[in-house]
Amino acid sequence: MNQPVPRLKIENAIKHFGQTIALDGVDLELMPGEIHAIIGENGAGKSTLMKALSGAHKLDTGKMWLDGQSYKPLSPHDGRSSGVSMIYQELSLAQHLSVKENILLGVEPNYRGLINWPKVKRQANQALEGVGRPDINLDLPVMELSNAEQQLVEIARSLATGCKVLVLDEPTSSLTQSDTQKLFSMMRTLKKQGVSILYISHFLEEVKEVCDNFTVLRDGVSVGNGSVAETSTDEIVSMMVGRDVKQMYPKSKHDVDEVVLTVRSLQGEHRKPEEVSFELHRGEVLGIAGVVGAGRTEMLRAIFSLDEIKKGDVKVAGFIGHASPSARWLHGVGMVSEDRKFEGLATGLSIADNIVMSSMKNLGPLGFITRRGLLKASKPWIEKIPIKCADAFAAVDSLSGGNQQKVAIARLLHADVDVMLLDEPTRGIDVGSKAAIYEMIDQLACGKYDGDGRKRAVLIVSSYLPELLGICDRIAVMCRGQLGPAKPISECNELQIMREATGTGDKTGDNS
Ligand SMILES: Nc1ncnc2c1ncn2[C@@H]1O[C@H](COP(=O)(O)OP(=O)(O)OP(=O)(O)O)[C@@H](O)[C@H]1O
Repeated sequence: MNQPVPRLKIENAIKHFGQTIALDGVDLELMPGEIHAIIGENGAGKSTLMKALSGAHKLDTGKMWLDGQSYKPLSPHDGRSSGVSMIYQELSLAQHLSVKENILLGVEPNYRGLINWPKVKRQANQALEGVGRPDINLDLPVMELSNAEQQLVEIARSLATGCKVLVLDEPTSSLTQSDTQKLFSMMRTLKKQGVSILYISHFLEEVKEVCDNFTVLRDGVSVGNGSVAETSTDEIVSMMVGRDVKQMYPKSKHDVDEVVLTVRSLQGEHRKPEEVSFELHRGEVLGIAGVVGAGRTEMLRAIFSLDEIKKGDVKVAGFIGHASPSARWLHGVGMVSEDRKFEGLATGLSIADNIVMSSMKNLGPLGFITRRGLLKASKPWIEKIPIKCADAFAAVDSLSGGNQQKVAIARLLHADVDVMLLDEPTRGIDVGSKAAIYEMIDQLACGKYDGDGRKRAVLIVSSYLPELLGICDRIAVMCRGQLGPAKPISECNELQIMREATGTGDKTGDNS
C-alpha cells in the first residue's frame, strides 16, 4: 500500500543568528487536515522555524517538502503563493482599506490592469464563508472590526490565495473566551476542508482541546512528538522544560499588613475606568479579572498616572492625588505594561540597559555607569528569571517574544518597588517560566524574596483565569469600566468570575 504523502515535511532544520543557535536540527511532519501544535519554552525556536517555513528566514541547512515537492521559499510572498501562510500575533492588515480590499490585496482579479470589483467581492465573500463569517461587511474599513474579526479577515486572506498550511502564532493571546471558541470551530472547519494547521501556543489546555498532534522544541531541537490525546499535560511539560514542574501555583500564607494603595471613586478622563474603588494591602496579591475592553488596563494607567484622571483619587505612600509616572516610581509604585513593544521596553537598547532603566543606582564609581556595573546589576535577574540570551548586552529586539516580556518583569523587580502593577505579565511566557514568576510573586508578597523581610503589594490584571485563581488572595472583576468588590479567593471560581465579567453576576462584597 502507498504511504500517504505528508502535506509538509521538514528535515534537520538548522538556523544560526550570529553566535545564537536558534534551530539545531528540527524534524517535523504534517499531514493534510492535521492540526499540529508547536510547543516549547521561550526561545526554543518555534517562531524561527515558522518564519523559515513561511519564507521570512532562510534556513542555513535542512530540507523542506510541500506535498512531496521540494520547498524553498525565498520570501513570505513566495511562501504564500506556494500555499503557506503565517498569521502573527500582531496582525498585518491595512487598517484603512476595506475588508474585501484586504482579503485580495496584491492578488486582485483584473482585466488588463483594471480591477474586476464584482469578482473581488465574490472571492472575498467566498473566503469569509470559508472562515464561517460571511456576515462580515465587505465594504467596512478593517479598523472598524473587533480584534477577533480582524484575525478572521487575515485568515480569510490566506484562504483566498489557496492556503494549504496555515501557521497560527499564539492566536488567542488577545481573544475573549467566546472568540477563542469561535476560532477553534473555524479551525475545525478548515481541517475538514483539508487545510493543515500549525498552532503555536503556551496554553496547553488549548492545545489539548483543538490539536491532533504535537511537536516539542527545546533549545532548537525537536525533543518529542506524539498524539495530543495519548499524552498527558504533565508529560508534555516535562518534555518542554526537561524536568518535572511540580507546583505551578505555589501559595504561602500571606499575612497582610497596612494599606499601601487606596483608590476611591476613580474615573478616567476618557470614560474608562468609570468607577473604581479598592484598597491594596502590603503582603497581598489582588487580581483584576474581566473581559478584553472592560477597562482594566485603563485603570492601571490611571493609577500609575499615565492617563489623566477626571474624578476620584489615588493615595499611595501618604500622597493623595495625581502625580507623574516618575513620581509614582518615587512613591514606590512600578508598572509592567501589557504593551511590551511601545511602552514596556526600549527595544533598541540592550537587555542590561532595559533592566536598570528605572533604577540606576550603583552602576559604577562616582555615579558613572560602567559596563561592569551594568553586568553586575543585570546578570542576577537574567539567571534568576531566567532570560534566554547570548549575553546581557544583546539587543532586546533579538530576543524571543517571551524573553522580552521577562526583561520587562526584571526591570520592575530591579527597581525594587513596594507596589507592583502588573498588566498581563505572563502573556507569551512559557509554562516553566510562568511557574518561576508565580513563585517570585508569592515570595514578594510574603516578604521572603530578597531576605529583607519586606512584603510587597501586587495588583495583577490577567485574562488567564487559572493564574488569577492560582496566585491571588482576592479577586475583583471589572465590567464595562466598573470594578466590582474584591472577594477572598475562597469565594471565587471561574463561573462566578465570568458571570460578573459579562455583567450577569453577583456584585455584593467589600473592597477593603
Ligand atoms: N533576528 C534575530 N536575531 C538574533 N537572535 C534571534 C533572532 N530571532 C530569534 N533569535 C534567537 O533565536 C532563539 C529562538 O527564538 P524564537 O523567537 O524562535 O523562540 P520562540 O520559541 O518562538 O520563543 P517565544 O515562545 O518566546 O516566542 C532565541 O534565542 C532568540 O533570541
